[in-house]
Amino acid sequence: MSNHFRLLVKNAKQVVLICSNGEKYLTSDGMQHLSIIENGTVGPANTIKIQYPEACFDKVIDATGMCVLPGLVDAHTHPVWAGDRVHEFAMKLAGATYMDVHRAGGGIHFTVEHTRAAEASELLTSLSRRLKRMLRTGTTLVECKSGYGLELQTELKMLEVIDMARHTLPINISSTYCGAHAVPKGKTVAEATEDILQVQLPKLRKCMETGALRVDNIDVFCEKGVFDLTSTKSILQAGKDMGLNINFHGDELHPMNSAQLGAELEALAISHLEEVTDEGIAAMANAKTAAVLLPTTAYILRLPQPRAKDMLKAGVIVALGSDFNPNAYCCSMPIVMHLACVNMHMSMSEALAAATINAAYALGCSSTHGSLEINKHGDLLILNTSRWEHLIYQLGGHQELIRYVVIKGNIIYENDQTMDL
Ligand SMILES: N=CN[C@@H](CCC(=O)O)C(=O)O
Ligand SMILES: [Zn+2]
Repeated sequence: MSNHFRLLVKNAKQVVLICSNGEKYLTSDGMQHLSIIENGTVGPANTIKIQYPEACFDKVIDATGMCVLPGLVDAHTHPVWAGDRVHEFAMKLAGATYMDVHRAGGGIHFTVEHTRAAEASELLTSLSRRLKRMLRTGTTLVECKSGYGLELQTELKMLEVIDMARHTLPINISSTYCGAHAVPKGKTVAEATEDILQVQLPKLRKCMETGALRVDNIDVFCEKGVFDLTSTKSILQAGKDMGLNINFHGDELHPMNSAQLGAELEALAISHLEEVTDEGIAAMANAKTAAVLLPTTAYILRLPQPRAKDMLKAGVIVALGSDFNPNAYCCSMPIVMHLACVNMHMSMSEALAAATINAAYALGCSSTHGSLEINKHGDLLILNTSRWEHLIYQLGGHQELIRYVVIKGNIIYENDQTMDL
């Protein structure tokens, strides 16, 4: 065994492992009792000293008085786009609903127009800035969707930009094709579905086969007035046949039986679920389909909150995402966890499990990410505070609390402005 390691973090007040038996996800009670080592060195300090007396490390962090956590996982974002929608925020504050804005040609359509017109280089610059911002808030693995092209050329441009970011930035990325994010102007649902099945997916398959593109998941916005259940099913099934994980938007504004459909298709995850039914919850628990809950959406759009407690009680694998997009401009998983606790009544332990191991499960990555366990990536956060709960409790306080962000044992972000107030 090699004696040379990248990083030693020693003397931490708390090391939050999340789990320690190779669990792929946590449910119900498991989310209440996270695995935590007090006074540790990613393993109790004395044990490590005895086990590795000769080891040498490129870098040693003395974490006295600090907490170590796995890097956060953001299971749902739309970070590639041009043209912000601050004007629509004002409309919504004045009473317009999400669908009012969408039907009036704004919302996703506004972003599609600007994203189609943007150069790939411009999209990469703004994406990189957003991903770096996420990193500074503790996210080390993030799902990134296409979906502001709605035609082959722009969807590919977005996926290529995501791939470029994957190769140039340290943050881990799970990439999602979301060509069915809206029905493009001038097309019917049937025409849009046909274009995806006959034009976009076959080209995507070729790009994936030649290694020109890596795509991990397929997504559809299954919603009244967007993609109905039948078209959603055919698109998701076609994606699954190409080897993509199913991970889609469902039951957000209307009960669509998306949860039941996802369970039937063995989807890895379904996002939103503000309008999920009891039958949908039971089907997801049974199929081990993760529920990716997005507290920022319900907060900004003043929607009913997703029924996190009912899902947890039923044994659903509950995960969290920021839903970063021009409608919900939030990059911060600590803020997302805070909203999940206050608005969705989750405990802090449940929120942290949902933003680590379960979010990693929703992306098919929980054997490498989402907990501090042997043989995982070594993505972690070090907080300048003696109890990990401060990351959730101090609303918007993560800038002051996160001292280091580490990916694969390399320090990616170091913040000497931290203070434990
Ligand atoms: N609901 C659909 N998609 C996004 C919003 C995208 C947008 O408005 O640009 C969501 O997850 O909230
Ligand atoms: Zn979304």
